[in-house]
Amino acid sequence: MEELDQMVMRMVFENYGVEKYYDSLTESVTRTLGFIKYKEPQNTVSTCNALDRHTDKTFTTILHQNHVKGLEIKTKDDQWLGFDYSPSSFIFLAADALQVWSNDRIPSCIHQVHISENETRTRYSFGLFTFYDKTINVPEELVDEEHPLRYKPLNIFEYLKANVGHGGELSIKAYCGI
Ligand SMILES: O=C(O)CCC(=O)C(=O)O
Ligand SMILES: [Fe+2]
Repeated sequence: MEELDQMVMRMVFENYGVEKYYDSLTESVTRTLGFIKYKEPQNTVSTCNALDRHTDKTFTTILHQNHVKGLEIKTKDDQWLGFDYSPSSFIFLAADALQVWSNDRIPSCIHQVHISENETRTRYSFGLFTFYDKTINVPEELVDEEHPLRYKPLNIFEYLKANVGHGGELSIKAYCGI
């Protein structure tokens, strides 16, 4: 999963012609692995929002799960799109710090977990959450007339700390948007 993250991020940096910044930004990285067990399904509720809509406060997130689907992604036209994992697939999510780095070119993915009323099995999922330790600055190449600078430099751990005081509801725009 780590290699997948590195490969995708290298492609993103190359795509924007700023690969020269890749090594210095990513040289110090914190990755956490999460194994998530959802509540046992209860027949008393018709449908259950198992994880409320949110964006991840990481740079990127890679998720994997099998057996019990439920992940939904919000599209640009405000539709919720169910994501049906195959047991061998992973989903790569752009998160808040990547939105900052890209100066809003890559929006942080809004997602939630919604488990079907007919589901009787317990849902488990597995995630790789990636944070870069260095302060994240928008590359100057990604700032132009059409895309004026939209964020102040971001230290992702300070953002996480600030969120603790806001019950996790502090958005990246509110935290470091210009
Ligand atoms: O379980 C999932 O598929 C999503 C988990 C998730 O969004 C998260 O841990 O931030
Ligand atoms: Fe998430």
